[in-house]
Amino acid sequence: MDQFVWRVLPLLTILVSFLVFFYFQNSDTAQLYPIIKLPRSKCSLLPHHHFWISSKRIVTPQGIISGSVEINEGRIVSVVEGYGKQGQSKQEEIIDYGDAVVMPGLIDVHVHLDEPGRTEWEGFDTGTRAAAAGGVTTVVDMPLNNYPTTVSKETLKLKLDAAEDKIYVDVGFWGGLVPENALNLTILDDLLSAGVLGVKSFMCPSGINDFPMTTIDHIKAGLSVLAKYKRPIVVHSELVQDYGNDLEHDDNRDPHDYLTYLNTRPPSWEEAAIRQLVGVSKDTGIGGSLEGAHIHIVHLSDSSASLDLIKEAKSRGDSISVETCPHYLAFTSEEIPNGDTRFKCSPPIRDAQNKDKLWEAVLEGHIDLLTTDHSPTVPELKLLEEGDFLKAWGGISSLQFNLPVTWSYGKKYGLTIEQLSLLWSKRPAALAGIESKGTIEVGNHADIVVWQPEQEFDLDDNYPVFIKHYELSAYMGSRLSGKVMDTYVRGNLVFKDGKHAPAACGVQILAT
Ligand SMILES: NC(=O)N[C@H]1NC(=O)NC1=O
Ligand SMILES: [Zn+2]
Ligand SMILES: [Zn+2]
Repeated sequence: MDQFVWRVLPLLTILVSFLVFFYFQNSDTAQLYPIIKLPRSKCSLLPHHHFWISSKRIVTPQGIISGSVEINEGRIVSVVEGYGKQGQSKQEEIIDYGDAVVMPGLIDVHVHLDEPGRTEWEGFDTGTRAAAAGGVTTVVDMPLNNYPTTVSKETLKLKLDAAEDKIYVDVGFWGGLVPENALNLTILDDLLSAGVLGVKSFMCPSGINDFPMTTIDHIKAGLSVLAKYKRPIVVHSELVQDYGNDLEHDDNRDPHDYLTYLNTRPPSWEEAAIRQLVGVSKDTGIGGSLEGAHIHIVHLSDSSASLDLIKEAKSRGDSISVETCPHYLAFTSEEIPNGDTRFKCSPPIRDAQNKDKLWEAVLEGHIDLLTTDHSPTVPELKLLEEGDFLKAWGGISSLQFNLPVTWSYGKKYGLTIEQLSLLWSKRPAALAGIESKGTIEVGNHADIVVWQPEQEFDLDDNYPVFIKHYELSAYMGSRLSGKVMDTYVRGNLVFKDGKHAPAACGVQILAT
C-alpha cells in the first residue's frame, strides 16, 4: 500500500500543478495596484493589524450570524459564531459593535468621479471620502465626465496618475467604447490589456462632447474583443426616438414642469435600445459566437416592456444583467417639485406605479444589482435658480447616501438586509470581476461597513456630507434611517463617526 502511494503521489502532484496552472491562465482576475506602503497609523484610525470585530448581526453568505470576524493584515482570517467568543484574543483587540450590523462594504460600480479635467464637479479625493462615509468600500469609475475621456491606454494612464494618493477607498475603472476604438479594435484591445474592468458605451448622446454615442454595430464589434478578455460592456440604454425629440423642441411646453422633461424621454427609448441589445446578447450564451462577453444594462428606469425583454433574454441563457439606482426606487415623477432640477437624470424618474414595479423586480431578483450613477456637476450647470428641466445638467449626486436611501425606502417593500448586501456587494463584485471582495468570508479583503438600520437622521446642513456641491443632491432635506458608523477597507478603519483616516490608502484595481 505504502509503495503504491509513493508511486502515485508524484503523478498526482504534477496533475494538480497542471490544473492550478490552467485555472489561473484562464481566469480573468482583477489585481490591486499598487500596494500601499504608508504606515498604518496614517491609513487607519485603528492601531491594530490583527483584531476582531464582534456583533450580534454579521451578514455572511450563510445568513446573519451573531459572532465575530477576525481580521489580520487586511484579510478576513476567521468568522466565528457565538457573540463574545473570540478565543485567546486580548480585550483591546476586540471591537464590539453590539447590535449594529456588520456587512460587506458596498461596491458601487457606477460612479462618475470626473477627474482629471472636471475636479470642480467632483474628484478622487471628495468622491472617495464620500464613498467611505457612506460605507462604500470600492467604486468603479466611469470613463466620462472626466477630461480627456478614458478611451485609450494613454487616457487610462492619465486617470491612474490623477488617482494616485487621492483615493480613500479602492477604485476600479471602466474604459469607454466609442466609435473611434470600435472601428480600430487595436486601441480597444490595448485599453483592455491596460486593465480596465470592462467598457461603457452610450446608445444616445452622452452630454459630453468627447464621448460620442455608439450604434449597435459598434457594440457588436466591441463585444468580439470583450469576449476574449471575458469582461463586460455596460450600456446606457436609451435610443432616441422621434417622439421624444419633437417634444423637446415644442416651444409651448413649460420647461419648469417636470412632466415636460419626462415626456421627452419616454420608456420607448429604453425599450428600443434594449431590443437591439437583446438581439446581440443571444450570441453571448454558452456555445454562442460571443461566448465570454457579457452585456450589462445600466440604470434601468422602465419597469415594463424593457424589463420584460431582459427577463426573456435571461431565460434563454444570454449573458446579460441589469442594474437600477436608488433615485428610481426613492422618488416618483408626481412628487418632483416644479423647477427642482436636482431630480433631473436620464433615463428620467417615472411615475409611482413604475417605481412599485421596479421594487417588485428588485425583490424578485430580476434586477441584479444596484448602483448610484453618482453624476454630480457644478451649480452653474444644474440651474437651480432658473429651474429649467430641459437645459439643466442631468445627473444625481448621491454616492454617500446609497445605503440609508436603499434601506429607508426598501424596508417598506420588504427588502431584507441579506438582499441589500447581495444587491450592493456580492453581485457588483461579480459583474466587475473583482475577486476577494463582496462577502464576509475567510480569505476575502476585510472591506466592511458597520451601520445602524434603526437609527434615523436628517440630511440637513449639520450632517457631515463629503460630496462636492452636496447642496445639489436630491436627497438633501430627507429624513433617512440606516446610519453608517464605521467603514473598513482591507482592514484599515478609513471612516469612523464623521472622521476619515489621515491618509488616502485606497488602491487601484486593474484587471489582468
Ligand atoms: N454623462 C453622464 O454622467 N450622464 C449621466 N447622467 C444621467 O442622469 N444619466 C447619465 O447617464
Ligand atoms: Zn448613463
Ligand atoms: Zn452614469
